[in-house]
Amino acid sequence: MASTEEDGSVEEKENNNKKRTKSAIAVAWLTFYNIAMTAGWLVLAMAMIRFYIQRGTHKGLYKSIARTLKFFQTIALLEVVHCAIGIVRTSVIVTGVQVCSRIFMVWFITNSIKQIQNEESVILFLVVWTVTEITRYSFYTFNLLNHLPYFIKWARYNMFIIMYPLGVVGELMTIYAALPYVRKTGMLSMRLPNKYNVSFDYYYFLIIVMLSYIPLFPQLYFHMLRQRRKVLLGEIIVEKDE
Ligand SMILES: CCCCCCCCCCCCC/C=C/C(=O)SCCNC(=O)CCNC(=O)[C@H](O)C(C)(C)COP(=O)(O)OP(=O)(O)OC[C@H]1O[C@@H](n2cnc3c(N)ncnc32)[C@H](O)[C@@H]1OP(=O)(O)O
Repeated sequence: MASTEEDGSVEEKENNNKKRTKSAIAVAWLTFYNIAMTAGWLVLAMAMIRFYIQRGTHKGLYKSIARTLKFFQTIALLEVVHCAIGIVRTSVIVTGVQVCSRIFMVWFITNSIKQIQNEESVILFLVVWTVTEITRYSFYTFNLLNHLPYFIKWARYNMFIIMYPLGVVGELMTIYAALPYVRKTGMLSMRLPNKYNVSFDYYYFLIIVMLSYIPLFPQLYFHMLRQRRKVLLGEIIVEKDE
């Protein structure tokens, strides 16, 4: 009897130790990840500012930062993994939509269509993303280190009120600017007849993507408003299973 109780408590202790080790590893990884991402977006900010000061124009800016942007934005796919494996308490769907829409903008719009890279709207979403991500990743970093300055917390949960719509305007205007080129060249499209007997029109796909902002963006925005109420005003919010 005594030995069973002892075994039980040893097993319990081992489980607790495992949990502690797992969460310590998770915290260490997230701290490293968030520091690296803050640094990455700071490098992008510096590169953009330097480019503009030296050239006095935004033309050519995207090309000059494209590699760094693609690298750090693509790495952000890890955030979906973080949610999926449960080391971050956020919805996989909300994070997935956010990250995938950004990756789509970078790889399938701005990177694929050189003719639109100098549009002002590209600079708009780049600046908005950069400011947002420096704030967001530094918020997570300081939070994990238990030394969160109030102004970073305030910025994280207030700036998005303006930044989110501005980012969406930049993204939608960029996709809109791409439409004539996509229609003219038929890029990434498959017309019938072909050996797979499949038809895909990238032009109409882009229109569907633009329309999908109408139901999806409010969900992301209201999610952030709920987070804001929870973190800044201390409201207890019961989330539905997402
Ligand atoms: C095939 C193509 C498909 C295209 C589809 C198109 C449709 C798209 C429509 C919508 C398009 C949107 C376009 C977006 C543009 C922009 O980004 S514009 C710039 C402005 N953007 C923002 O302000 C971004 C706001 N969004 C976010 O912050 C996130 O992406 C989020 C997922 C939407 C919300 O974040 P969330 O994680 O839920 O909230 P938090 O309060 O920050 O965190 C919750 C808890 O999770 C912890 N956490 C999260 N991440 C980390 C991390 N990296 N490290 C450590 N901890 C993390 C966080 O601390 C919280 O924990 P608790 O404190 O314990 O609650």
